[in-house]
Amino acid sequence: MAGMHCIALIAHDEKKQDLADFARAHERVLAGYRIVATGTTGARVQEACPSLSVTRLKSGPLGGDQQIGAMIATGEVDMLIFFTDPLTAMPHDVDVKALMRLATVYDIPMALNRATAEQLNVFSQA
Ligand SMILES: O=C(CO)COP(=O)(O)O
Repeated sequence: MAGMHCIALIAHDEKKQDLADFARAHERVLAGYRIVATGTTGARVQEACPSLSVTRLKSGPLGGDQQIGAMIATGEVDMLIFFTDPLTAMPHDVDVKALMRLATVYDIPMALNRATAEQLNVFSQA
């Protein structure tokens, strides 16, 4: 996709396996982008996809969501893949909401589950 350079990957704990599976399935596509991730998610993705170079930020509850939000605001992140857990209360829920808000403000593609991520054209083309 034109103008796409950097994809942010994040998953809540109950969804980290889903995201690791997604990343493995699309490792060759992801290799064409700069990949940034929150701390624990980044470790899981790096482990699942040794060929990728994953930039790991802070863990979500320690500010990682806000770091990615800031990168959206400065134009450094062009797409957000964020597999959220809607069944668990999070101490940093306000940070999660703030990140989703900025992705909407800056009108970047944002997939909150795997079904949506698979529909994004960068991932749906063979
Ligand atoms: O909490 C998160 C997003 O809200 C993700 O953080 P981790 O990847 O460090 O678990």
